[in-house]
Amino acid sequence: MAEQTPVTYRRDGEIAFIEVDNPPVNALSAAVRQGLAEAIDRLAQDPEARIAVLFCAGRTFIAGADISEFGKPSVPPGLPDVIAAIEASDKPVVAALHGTVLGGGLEVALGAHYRVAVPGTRMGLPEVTLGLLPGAGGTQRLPRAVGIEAAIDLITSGRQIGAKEALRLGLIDAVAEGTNPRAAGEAEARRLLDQGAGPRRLGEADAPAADAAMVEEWRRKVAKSARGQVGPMRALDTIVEGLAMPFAGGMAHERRAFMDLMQTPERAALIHAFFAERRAAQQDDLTGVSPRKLDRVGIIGGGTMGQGIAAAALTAGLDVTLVERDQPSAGKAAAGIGKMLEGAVKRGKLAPEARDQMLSQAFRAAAAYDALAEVDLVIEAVFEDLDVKREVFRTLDSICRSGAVLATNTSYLDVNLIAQATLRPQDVIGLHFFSPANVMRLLEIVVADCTAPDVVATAFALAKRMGKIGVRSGVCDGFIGNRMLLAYRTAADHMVLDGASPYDVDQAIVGFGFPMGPYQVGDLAGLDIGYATRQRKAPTRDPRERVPVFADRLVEAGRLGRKTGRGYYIYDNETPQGRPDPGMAGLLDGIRSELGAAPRSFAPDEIRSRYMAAMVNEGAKILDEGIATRASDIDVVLLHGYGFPRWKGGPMHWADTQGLDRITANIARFAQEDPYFWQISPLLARLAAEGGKLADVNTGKDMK
Ligand SMILES: C/C=C/C(=O)SCCNC(=O)CCNC(=O)[C@H](O)C(C)(C)COP(=O)(O)OP(=O)(O)OC[C@H]1O[C@@H](n2cnc3c(N)ncnc32)[C@H](O)[C@@H]1OP(=O)(O)O
Repeated sequence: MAEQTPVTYRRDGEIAFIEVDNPPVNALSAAVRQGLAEAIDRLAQDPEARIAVLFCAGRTFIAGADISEFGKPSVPPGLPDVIAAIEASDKPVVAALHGTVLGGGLEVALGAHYRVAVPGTRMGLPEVTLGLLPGAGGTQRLPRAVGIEAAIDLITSGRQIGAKEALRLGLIDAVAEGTNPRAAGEAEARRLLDQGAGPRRLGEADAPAADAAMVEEWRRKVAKSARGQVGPMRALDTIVEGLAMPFAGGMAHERRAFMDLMQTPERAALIHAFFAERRAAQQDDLTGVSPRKLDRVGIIGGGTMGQGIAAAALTAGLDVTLVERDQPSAGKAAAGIGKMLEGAVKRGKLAPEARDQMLSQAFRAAAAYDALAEVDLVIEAVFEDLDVKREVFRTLDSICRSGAVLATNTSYLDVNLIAQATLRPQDVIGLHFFSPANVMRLLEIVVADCTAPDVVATAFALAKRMGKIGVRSGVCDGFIGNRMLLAYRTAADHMVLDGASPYDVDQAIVGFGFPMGPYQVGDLAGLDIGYATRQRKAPTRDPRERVPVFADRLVEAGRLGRKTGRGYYIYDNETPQGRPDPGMAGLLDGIRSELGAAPRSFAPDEIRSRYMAAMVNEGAKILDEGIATRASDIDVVLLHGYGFPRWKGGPMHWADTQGLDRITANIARFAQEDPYFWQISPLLARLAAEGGKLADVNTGKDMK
């Protein structure tokens, strides 16, 4: 075998070592599949070899099929054939696992005869998260290893399990003591040689019998959690139907289902989301730019947001100093952070010792800005008021060391005006965290006019370190996410003014796949927030803008949403999740007649097309203005900050799949009623006319 192939075969005495080395995650590219097939051939022909150890170089065992090959013509050998060859080997094959053994990687391991994992190994079949099902024997071999119910659970959820749970379920034979997979595999191979063990093939094991009631129960669970996605239910059916057939029939059945799912828009959208999340960090203008030093973080403001940011920073291993206005407030914030970390301990995400160490050694809460003199990066999370924030930045300018990054967590204020309050605007950037900041993965990185490239690089490094997805945004009111939100929220409000009930709107939007509709979200967030923004903007409002009078009336009547038990919905002991208010129709009719509007009804499809058209149109404007670098960044913001259904890929991907000409035709129709709101994005109009796609637009920062 040539040296440069990603799979090598080496023998040491009686043991053959088959090593996969295909960075970064040893994905099963065509070359890896070919290399594995050749190595198994060589094992058969090597008279000295009595057993083989299959292991991987680098950070992980095979993490799955090569996703970038999906949707392209397939190159032989196919993965099921390679795995069949491993399983058919007359000499035992031991898979030695480390890192993240996922998808096709776990299927390779299930084709091997024995499995040993080093501590810390994670295993799973995440195909449903990509709109697929395991297509190389996972639905047929996994149940034969762990039983049908555990297999249904793992396959329909895509969840990963650790080595201990895998051992308990019977997925692996042993957890090794050391961390070196080659050594772990060798020890297991020697033990098997001593025992004179032969191959043990899951493909020859009896299929477990399916209990009809258990399957029915799972069907109900999956229907609920899948929320309209086809993959998880198809996976469940494929497991059960395949197990009722002989092994070869089950395998063929699985392959057909896999190929069917490969053709679905759901699969294309989910894989788009996977790559979009990773592409967001690529910034062409930052090539070769190193981030600044980032060990010590300061946070100003110990409210919910400041606490969440502090908890996330501590969990990322950063040293955190939080400043509040006085000692009692600082103490309250510290207690809140302790509670958040306790929650992470309870969820098994953080060891209690690590939590104690963070709080005692890496965290301090102070009541004076001087404590921030030596930090590397400060995040201001105080009250959302421009004058207040500018004052904070003036103070930071006088206190922080030279070269410190000064960040504001504003969600819509002008970061340029905040930067200008300092004598070092090049060090100022926006870091818009989403609440709860210790949970939500999105971070909008708002780059102001003077922000230095190494400050932007530092912000991306911070996002990575915190396990967040950083998305670059330019400065505009609301940045990417809240600007989009305002647009589609406004479209919804106009429908309510024109005759739709908030409940119709919410239902239609939940029907699209969002977890909640806009009025449910409003009640959750508190209706006073939008009210305050409308009051602030009222003096400069364009007279053509339609005001959601009903929203103002609710707030003026003390109905602020969940926190007051009433908003658009009524929340009480019987219906803590909220129920429609029977008085809402009367309230709305009264307002419509005051405004002289003739109410009409809106079908769910029309609600969705207006809501989505507003979202896509605003997204196209954001892209055209260069506020977002690329369409997929906008998708990532909506997926991770606003509940957009992942299996539809995000609004820009969705728009491309619908056809931009259809969307622009809708906008033109809506504009006949309200030309002020429905001003079409010139970019969208041009792309629709040319048959182009939003996905192909690049605003120039990333030319990859
Ligand atoms: C019939 C069989 C079907 C299947 O097997 S379906 C595939 C099943 N497997 C998966 O779904 C695994 C997907 N990958 C992951 O979940 C994560 O990745 C890992 C846990 C393996 C590693 O995570 P982290 O360490 O955070 O690295 P990172 O930034 O996610 O990935 C590093 C680079 O590796 C590329 N990559 C990861 N997995 C695959 C893959 N399966 N096929 C092709 N490329 C992959 C990424 O895009 C990225 O690349 P860039 O550095 O250029 O951004």
